[in-house]
Amino acid sequence: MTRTAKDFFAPLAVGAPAPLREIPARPSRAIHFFDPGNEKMAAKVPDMVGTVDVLLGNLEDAVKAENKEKSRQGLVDIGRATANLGGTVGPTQLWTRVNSLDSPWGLDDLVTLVTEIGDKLDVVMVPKVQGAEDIHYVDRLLAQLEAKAGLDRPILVHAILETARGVANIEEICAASPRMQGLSLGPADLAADRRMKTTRVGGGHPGYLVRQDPERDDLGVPQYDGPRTTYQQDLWHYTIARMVDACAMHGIYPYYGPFGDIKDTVACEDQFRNAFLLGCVGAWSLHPAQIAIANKVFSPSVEDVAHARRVIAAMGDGTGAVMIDGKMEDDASVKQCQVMVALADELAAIDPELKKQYDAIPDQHSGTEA
Ligand SMILES: CCC(=O)SCCNC(=O)CCNC(=O)[C@H](O)C(C)(C)COP(=O)(O)OP(=O)(O)OC[C@H]1O[C@@H](n2cnc3c(N)ncnc32)[C@H](O)[C@@H]1OP(=O)(O)O
Ligand SMILES: O=CC(=O)O
Ligand SMILES: [Mg+2]
Repeated sequence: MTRTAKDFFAPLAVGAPAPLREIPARPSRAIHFFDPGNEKMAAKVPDMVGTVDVLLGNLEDAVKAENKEKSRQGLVDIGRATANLGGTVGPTQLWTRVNSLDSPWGLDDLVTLVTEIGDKLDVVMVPKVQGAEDIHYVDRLLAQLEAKAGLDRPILVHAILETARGVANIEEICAASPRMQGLSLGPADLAADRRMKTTRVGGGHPGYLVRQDPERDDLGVPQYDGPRTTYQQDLWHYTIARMVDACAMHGIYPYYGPFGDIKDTVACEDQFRNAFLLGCVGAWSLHPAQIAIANKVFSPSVEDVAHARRVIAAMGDGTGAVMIDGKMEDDASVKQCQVMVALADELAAIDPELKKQYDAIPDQHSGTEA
């Protein structure tokens, strides 16, 4: 049975910090993955602080089995030595992706990281989550470790949606703990688990398409061999939309995951933008080149912010209907605009360049009451 409303927010261990009642909307446009055991990548981390919203020390897939301990220790060293990273000190959060709960490393990852750098760790990403039982396990263990380490704020939990069972159990995963911060789509493992027939890491597929109807001749006979335009579809639309609804319903945050074609920055931007438009707040960055793409896509454009502010100003108390540039705006569309402006304000607070751009938008108050 799940916990009752009475004890849902009670700490799960004596001496553990109280769970948060609300998950803070901290900017997390790019969750940048690095292998803490890779000297070249690790050396880049100090200079990345302040340029990216989240730095994530990845211990799971993409780290060779023989390097697991080295990567774990590398993250401890980075957490201890890097200024202004993680905790409440600066704009760049420190996350980790631990090994899966059924692996030989998952337990030691959690025990070591919380004990050694728990005060720096903001979020633990848990891969291959199948259901609420996985989150319950991590929830209790984190509480015990936090109490032992004397931490004064709870570490949050982020689940990767990368199994068919995980997708089927998505609502119970989101609701499993007040630590739940968000979900990411894991298209590579999810494709394998679902037996999808794509070998790509995220992104589209030229075979997943719809085709224009055939032209007809003068007698109305379809010309099946004639030229017909095809339109590539988004393989991930269903899962992302499902994830966005589940997260919104539970007050947590949805993210697009990895885009593996590092050189195809154009398609990466498109995939990230689809996710942004559907409601995601960020995406993973696997290579330094993807950080700027995520920062750009997951920040509202100056045009959108200008329009949103204009609608809000014209709508006064937010009720009724007005015409702006030939379009009707009302109580519902003003709420859409408030979402855009709230995000812009959050980002401007940590991104001076964006702040400059948003501050330069001239005040516009136009519109006519219907
Ligand atoms: C698919 C399911 C998943 O689980 S996705 C998440 C797991 N995968 C990952 O975390 C992959 C992380 N990224 C990487 O391993 C590398 O970026 C890959 C994709 C292998 C490309 O590396 P490489 O061939 O070295 O790229 P490059 O020559 O263009 O690198 C230029 C310099 O940048 C460095 N670099 C590379 N990636 C990162 C990174 N993620 N974070 C920090 N630094 C990175 C490289 O080491 C290289 O450094 P240097 O200039 O030679 O000193
Ligand atoms: O972990 C991510 C994935 O796509 O699998
Ligand atoms: Mg995966």
